[in-house]
Amino acid sequence: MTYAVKELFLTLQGEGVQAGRRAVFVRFAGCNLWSGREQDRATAACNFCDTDFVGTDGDGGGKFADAEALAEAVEASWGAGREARYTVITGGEPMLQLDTPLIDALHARGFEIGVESNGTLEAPPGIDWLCISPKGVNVLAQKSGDELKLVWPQADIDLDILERLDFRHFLVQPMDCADGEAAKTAAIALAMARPKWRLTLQAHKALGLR
Ligand SMILES: C[S@@+](CC[C@H](N)C(=O)[O-])C[C@H]1O[C@@H](n2cnc3c(N)ncnc32)[C@H](O)[C@@H]1O
Ligand SMILES: Nc1nc2[nH]cc(C(=O)O)c2c(=O)[nH]1
Ligand code: SF4
Ligand SMILES: [Mg+2]
Repeated sequence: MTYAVKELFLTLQGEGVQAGRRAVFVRFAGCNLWSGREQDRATAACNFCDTDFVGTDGDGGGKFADAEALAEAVEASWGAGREARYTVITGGEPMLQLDTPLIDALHARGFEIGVESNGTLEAPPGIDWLCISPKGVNVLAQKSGDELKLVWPQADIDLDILERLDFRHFLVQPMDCADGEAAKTAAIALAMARPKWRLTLQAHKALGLR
């Protein structure tokens, strides 16, 4: 199939347990919880998104004819070395496009694959590091993974239910929003009240990375 990619870039993973790791980010276009248009934000199923995922016009973005073409672009962005190759597939919502041919093509080039998803769509097999980030009332179809990363504060979240899901790590990430200081305070309070949760910060934003 063809893949619509907003942008593709080399950076350090800024969030979660893999923070600090060199990674090629593939940001797929489109999301099932928001159109990406500001005029729809207030009524969207996810309304705090910090990302432009509309279209294919970003750096390194475009329409890729097949899995080989996209994996080739990921490899070109990484460069020659084969050590610790890592790619993070995000979006938008990556589960709308990520499929077995792409996973296989990336693995064939020696990449470990991380994925950032809202969890409303089931993940295909073969992902090496799966991060699920729940969004309010939207029902989770994917209830297991490596890390559950909760942006906080958020309405309509039941922490007791989330804590029973099958994840190795439970992370709380302050919401980047108008009152960011209040969000940090709330996230710290959650981690202090519930030791199962660890605070994670968006390091790339603090460091001026993409
Ligand atoms: C832009 S989303 C794309 C992947 C997927 N759609 C998702 O929501 O998980 C990437 C990550 O950024 C987080 N995120 C989005 N908006 C944020 C914000 N305003 N503050 C903090 N994290 C945010 C998401 O929860 C997710 O973990
Ligand atoms: N450096 C960096 N790390 C990230 N981790 C998750 C991101 C995302 O937007 O999915 C992201 C991002 O956009 N940049
Ligand atoms: S689900 Fe992810 S990509 Fe979609 S609007 Fe929410 S944060 Fe943004
Ligand atoms: Mg981001």
